[in-house]
Amino acid sequence: MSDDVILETEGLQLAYGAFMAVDGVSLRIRRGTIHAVIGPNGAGKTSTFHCLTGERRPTGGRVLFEGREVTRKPANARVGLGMARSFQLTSLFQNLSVRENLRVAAQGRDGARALTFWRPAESRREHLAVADEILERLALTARADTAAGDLSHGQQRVLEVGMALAARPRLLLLDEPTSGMGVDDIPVMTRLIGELGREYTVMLIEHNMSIVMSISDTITVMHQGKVLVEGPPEVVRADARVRSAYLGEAA
Ligand SMILES: Nc1ncnc2c1ncn2[C@@H]1O[C@H](COP(=O)(O)OP(=O)(O)OP(=O)(O)O)[C@@H](O)[C@H]1O
Repeated sequence: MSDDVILETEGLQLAYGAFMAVDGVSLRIRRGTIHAVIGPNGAGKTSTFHCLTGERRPTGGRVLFEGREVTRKPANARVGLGMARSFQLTSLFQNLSVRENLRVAAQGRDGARALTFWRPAESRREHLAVADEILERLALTARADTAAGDLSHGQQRVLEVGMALAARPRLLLLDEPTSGMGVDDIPVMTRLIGELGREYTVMLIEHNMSIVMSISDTITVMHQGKVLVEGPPEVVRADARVRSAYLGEAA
């Protein structure tokens, strides 16, 4: 695999019983790009995503991160290697401040080492420094001492992304980052993902087509468990097969 490719899947498969939700998907995500996976309902996007994060074990094929096979590695081991996914809303500590949420996430990155570390005060300072850096990145510094549960829904979604950044990943995996967001919050998240794309490699699943078209370098369109089309936004937008896959869904 060339250095240019940070994540690769080869013939990825995920079967639920006899049903193939992911049916031989080969992806190549280039370093330093924003790569979106889209497709009509039931196309297999979430199933693919879960095979990348380690939440599901593929029933066939391989997943390679920076050339290293991670197909059977559990989710936490993948985070340790540098691939982090955004947290789910339910994983935020609602009663803890925004800064504390990020500090705990930064501490989690150190894993068991954080618990046995012989310089607890120093490591706590390091984790707080990471938290403060991310707060700035997210434009949430003014809300640092607010309980996470008191943030607006949109800000909570932004914090979820921040929790993944606390793991200091090289690849950021985002599962529908704008789902459930109000129209006012969507531009904030879109801008954030666009900016993160300059520092990290971002792979996302996203339903909102205007976001996908505006920020992605590469788009993979899935349909019925397979890759239907892949390319830059203008190519995908113009492809008749993509239109008919979505129209089929509408029908
Ligand atoms: N745990 C499961 N058991 C059986 N079938 C499942 C399971 N999870 C998903 N499926 C099926 O696998 C197919 C792909 O689902 P998946 O959630 O990956 O699609 P998706 O592209 O993410 O869809 P959506 O856009 O609706 O979220 C669907 O037909 C779905 O019903």
